[in-house]
Amino acid sequence: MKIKNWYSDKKPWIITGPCSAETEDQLLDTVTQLVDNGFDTIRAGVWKPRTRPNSFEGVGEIAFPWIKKAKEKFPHIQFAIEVASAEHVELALKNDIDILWVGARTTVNPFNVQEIADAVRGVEDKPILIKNPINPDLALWMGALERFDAVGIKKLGAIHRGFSTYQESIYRNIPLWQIPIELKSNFPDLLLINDPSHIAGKRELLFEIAQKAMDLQYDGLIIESHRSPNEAWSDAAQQLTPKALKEMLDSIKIREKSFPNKDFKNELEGIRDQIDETDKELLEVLSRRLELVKKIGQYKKEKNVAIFQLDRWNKIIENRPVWAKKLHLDADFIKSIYQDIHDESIRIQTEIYNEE
Ligand SMILES: O=C(O)C(=O)C[C@]1(C(=O)O)C=C[C@@H](O)C=C1
Repeated sequence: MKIKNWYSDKKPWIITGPCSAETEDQLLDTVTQLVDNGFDTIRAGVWKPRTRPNSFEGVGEIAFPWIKKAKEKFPHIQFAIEVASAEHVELALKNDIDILWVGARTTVNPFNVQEIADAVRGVEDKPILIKNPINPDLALWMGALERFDAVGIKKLGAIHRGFSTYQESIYRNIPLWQIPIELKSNFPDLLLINDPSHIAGKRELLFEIAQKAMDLQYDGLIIESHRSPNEAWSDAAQQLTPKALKEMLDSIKIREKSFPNKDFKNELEGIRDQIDETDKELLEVLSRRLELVKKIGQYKKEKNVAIFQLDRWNKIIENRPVWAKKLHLDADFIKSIYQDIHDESIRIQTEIYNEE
């Protein structure tokens, strides 16, 4: 499948607005402030999938006349809402919503995704954005995109909103940046948007996440904004006023997507050659280590000694990070590499032990 790039604007695409449409006044006032601050693509939740049944689940259809009023007041703006069923799609299209997105709780379920894809079949002019599934499963995310591609959607995009976790984390949803990076390697032309609000869960982290997304060449950001964030009916801690949002975005550095000149390209290629050489050395050293693991494995097998050696492993995992620190390497990074290496040693030795 070849998903095409349809977004040609050089600037990052900013989609912003309240987590939820709450009242006509709240929506119109927030949109007016957003337009005053230069924003033109507005998001607003109409239906909200919530974890617990007694949370605010969105105002529903009554939001459509409010959205219509906002668009009459500011004819240049576009509206994006979340859809989670064929019925939502039908209502959104009937009410001239410009952009649809599929939420993280929907992307996990191929039945729901297919139902929505069938409902938008033939819709050529509207962008459809697919949030990552709540669980870190790249195949599910790709599968959802493929379903929309298969029904002929031309303006497809992906939204990276982070992943649910049991691990303790500073994030509401851990970003796991390697997953959207892998998505981009599979679909290089896919429009990729970052959702700092749902990754962060709190205002203080928004800047750092948005900047990282720009450094990783995302095409845009979807960020929640509310006229009075602390009074928001949902996601109060992660929303910003339109003015604060503009200030934050003004302080973000937007990186060049392409190489500015030949000297720069030469310099980059020179360093990349050195990285290639260093990687060859790294792999040679790794291969030497794994040969020793095979040797010790053969020996332990002959002497009928167990593969896993707790004392030795404890020593390794204790002192490698200490050695690493002396070389100014991050201790946690090195620890996780050694955990992977040890897993591989066990795998190799298990193979040896299973040989006749
Ligand atoms: O020291 C050993 O006994 C090994 O087999 C080597 C090794 C390693 O990878 O360093 C692998 C498995 C053991 O649990 C401990 C260490």
